[in-house]
Amino acid sequence: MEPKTGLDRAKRAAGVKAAERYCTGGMKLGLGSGTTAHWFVRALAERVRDGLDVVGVPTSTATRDLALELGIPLADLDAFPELDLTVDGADEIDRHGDMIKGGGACLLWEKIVARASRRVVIVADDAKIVDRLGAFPLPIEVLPFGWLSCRGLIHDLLTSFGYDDLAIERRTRDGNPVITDSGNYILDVDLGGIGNPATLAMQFNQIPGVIENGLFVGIAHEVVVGNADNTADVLGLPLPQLVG
Ligand SMILES: O=C[C@H](O)[C@H](O)[C@H](O)COP(=O)(O)O
Repeated sequence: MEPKTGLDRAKRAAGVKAAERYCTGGMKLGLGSGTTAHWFVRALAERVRDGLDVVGVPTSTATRDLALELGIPLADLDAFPELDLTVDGADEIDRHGDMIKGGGACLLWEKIVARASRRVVIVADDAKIVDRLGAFPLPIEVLPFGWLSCRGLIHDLLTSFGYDDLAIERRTRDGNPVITDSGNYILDVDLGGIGNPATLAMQFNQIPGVIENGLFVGIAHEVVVGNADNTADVLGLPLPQLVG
């Protein structure tokens, strides 16, 4: 598969760089989800075909299917509860490495796999890097049972923090609720800007019915930013100001 646009080339460059730089024989690897992480999975598969001996733990059924098709050996997280490394994408990442994830509804498995990993590398194009999180609507995964009550409690929490937006249930083009890999719904919350991601993340998860939220705080260790000219830059945290 070849990238079609400059943005695709940037995403591929990030994925290729991460596969080349971080993956070594014997590793247990968390395989992220989304278009950028899938370029990493394709690049990793090439290295596996060349003899690299790794085992992948996918963060979504979509990534599992792609990795299976490409011949990457897979395992459940329960077979390897501690992983060496996870490479994943992000919807937004700030200079501290805090992120919004879940644009593809994969946040729950992604957060579990990332937390099980000794190192987390994020692959992204530079449009994902922001000064302040929150322009991208924050995905929250909720249990279908009583989800309207849960949405009301989310609204109350947001109001108490000075936000006034109601969470919107994510739907497919057919108008049906989006169902996650764990059988839950996604609510997208348009916050505009998030002042204290760590506090908000903890508060969301106190609400009955909230399974997980898309704020990933203190999880990333490094960021690989791809460019349209097929190069990629490896950036430690905090990210340099010039990127923001
Ligand atoms: O649920 C999806 C994941 O969090 C993705 O990693 C995130 O949405 C970024 O995806 P993409 O690389 O396609 O922008």
